[in-house]
Amino acid sequence: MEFSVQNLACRRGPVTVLSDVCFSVSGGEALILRGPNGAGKTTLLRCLAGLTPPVSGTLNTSCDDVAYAAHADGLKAQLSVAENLQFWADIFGTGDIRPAVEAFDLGDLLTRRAQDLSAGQKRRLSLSRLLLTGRPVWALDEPTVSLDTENVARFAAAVTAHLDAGGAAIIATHIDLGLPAARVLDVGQFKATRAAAPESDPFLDEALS
Ligand SMILES: Nc1ncnc2c1ncn2[C@@H]1O[C@H](COP(=O)(O)OP(=O)(O)OP(=O)(O)O)[C@@H](O)[C@H]1O
Repeated sequence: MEFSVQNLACRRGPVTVLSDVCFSVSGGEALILRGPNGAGKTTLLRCLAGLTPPVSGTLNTSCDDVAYAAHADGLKAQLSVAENLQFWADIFGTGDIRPAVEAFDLGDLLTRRAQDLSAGQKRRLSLSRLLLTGRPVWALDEPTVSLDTENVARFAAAVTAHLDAGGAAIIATHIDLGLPAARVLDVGQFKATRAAAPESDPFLDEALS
């Protein structure tokens, strides 16, 4: 499995934020996205996950191969932890929630409603969904926010197991995750020049014409 992008330009709203993005990640590899606030890490991850279509350029795999964990936890507040997990396992067709429960130590929380969890517990539940997607590429945006040291280690172990099983991970993070073999990509090098910004929005133009 190889995930690669060529000459990708990515936008947020009307602004082209990144241009000429090229990289590849093989199965078994993690790629860490670095760059200061506003560099475009979230913009790139959203593009890889298919939430914002690229302005130009190509991705060699379908966004259906990508499991995206955003800043927001995306939980169903009224459902219990077990119900959230079963919902996702059914959606992705993977069925068994036990790997997610074990990897993120959720056993004692299964009957608790998601809205009643602490911030770190919500994050663990949100991240555990990755194991239920069965998708080969994990695209993760600041995944360790709200996690304590022990749970950062749990998360790193889950990523390592995913890589060992042949998956890949692309992770925007400002902290050291303890993944010694991970490569680092500085997103700042792809900052688009003003000339790369679109002069008009093709979707809006079509809607108004
Ligand atoms: N809806 C929007 N419309 C226009 N510009 C936006 C929009 N959302 C974000 N931006 C801008 O796009 C740029 C890239 O933002 P992005 O969130 O990708 O950065 P980031 O590297 O993830 O930052 P951080 O480390 O702070 O999370 C920033 O300059 C931001 O202000």
